[in-house]
Amino acid sequence: NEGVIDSDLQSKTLNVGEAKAPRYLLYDVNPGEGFNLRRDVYMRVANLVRNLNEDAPWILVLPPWGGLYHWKSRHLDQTRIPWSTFFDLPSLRRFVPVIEFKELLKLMPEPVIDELYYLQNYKEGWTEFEDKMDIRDCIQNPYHFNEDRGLWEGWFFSYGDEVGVRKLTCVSLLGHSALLKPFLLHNTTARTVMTDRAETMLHDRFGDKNYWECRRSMRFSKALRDIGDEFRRKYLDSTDEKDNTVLHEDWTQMKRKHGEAKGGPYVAAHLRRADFLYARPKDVPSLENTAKQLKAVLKKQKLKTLFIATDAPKDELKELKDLLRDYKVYTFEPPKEVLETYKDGGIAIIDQWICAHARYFIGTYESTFSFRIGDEREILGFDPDMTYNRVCGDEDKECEQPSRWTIVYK
Ligand SMILES: C[C@@H]1O[C@H](OP(=O)(O)OP(=O)(O)OC[C@H]2O[C@@H](n3cnc4c(=O)[nH]c(N)nc43)[C@H](O)[C@@H]2O)[C@@H](O)[C@H](O)[C@@H]1O
Repeated sequence: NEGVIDSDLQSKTLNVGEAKAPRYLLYDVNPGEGFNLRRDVYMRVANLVRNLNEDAPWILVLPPWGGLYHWKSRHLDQTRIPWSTFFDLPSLRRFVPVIEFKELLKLMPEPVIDELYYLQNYKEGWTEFEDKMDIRDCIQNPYHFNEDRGLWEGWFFSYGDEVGVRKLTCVSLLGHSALLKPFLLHNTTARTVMTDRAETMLHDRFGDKNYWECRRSMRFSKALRDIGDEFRRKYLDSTDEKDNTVLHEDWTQMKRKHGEAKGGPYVAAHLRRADFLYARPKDVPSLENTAKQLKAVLKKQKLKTLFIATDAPKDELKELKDLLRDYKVYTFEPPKEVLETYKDGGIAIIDQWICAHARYFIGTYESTFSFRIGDEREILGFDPDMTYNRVCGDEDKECEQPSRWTIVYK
């Protein structure tokens, strides 16, 4: 499961249509974006590749993780991380054919990507929304042409010293990922095609059956789930059997009704702070106010145990724990070897996994980290009242609660 195309998948892909050789779609995202926003972009691209496969065999190339702004453990090398460190590849493949970038490099005669489409907005902006895309001059792009190599060079997931691209084109895009399908099928015959700034494309249909199938396929790796489960068992008196959150091995076979999952006897809070204090100051409460809101929730839920996932610095967390000293408050502090193996990205996933199994969850306004916990809980079958909650900013006591993106199976 280490990202190799299994022979089964390969033959399946090759047998589509007239046994054409598969083509490969690579993508990258705006460098400043965080992990969970990138997961959302994966879903847009995965749906595009699924769509492409209705007509021709395409394989999605998983962009190695690395260089993320929020990954603060600078003593670790956090580049070239394969998707299999974080996600279960067989589960992803039940939705769409995928391979790791490293595997693609092994398959390519030379480390050269044929074509790169750098997605951008329309320079003149837009007044009325309509789906459109046009080849345009580049407004700006981070790639540069190396005359000696005759190739465009760039970051390429930190493989920039080895990898290049033959042809670069800028494309102004307004609209959904499906727009790219006819273009990729009819306007290019390249074997390896990359789109950069893939976040420019929108979800084809946000929240529909396809969206949820793709989301369900994004299972975390078993190793990370196991670490989270062990923590739940040891400190939070929480097991899947007791909490009614047993995971079916194959996500396509799993279908839960709202309210079936009970969750462990703890409240979980995701408190996004760090850059959110500047990015969304009105929506991030002070520590005193946060503690007050959490106490009210614990009282209402008649629970004494709180799990906190947060990116707050240590001193803030200590202050918060002091304010909540009448309760049992837990945070996941990774042992050294867990941090070294799974890095900051893995620790964040363990935090999310533990939050996903709580009786009651409360998150942070407009954080994709909180959103992804919400949909994990939809998959497990929690009552939406126990999921779609957020802490309110200091000036906004009765703040609007998160939209309920409830799961859809058909
Ligand atoms: C301001 C914007 O915020 C958006 O973040 P937002 O949606 O919250 O969520 P993410 O896209 O996941 O980015 C936030 C990152 O911060 C770390 N982080 C945040 N909360 C926690 C936590 O509770 N536990 C752990 N272990 N780590 C946490 C983690 O690396 C996570 O991926 C970004 O995607 C945008 O690029 C931009 O920075």
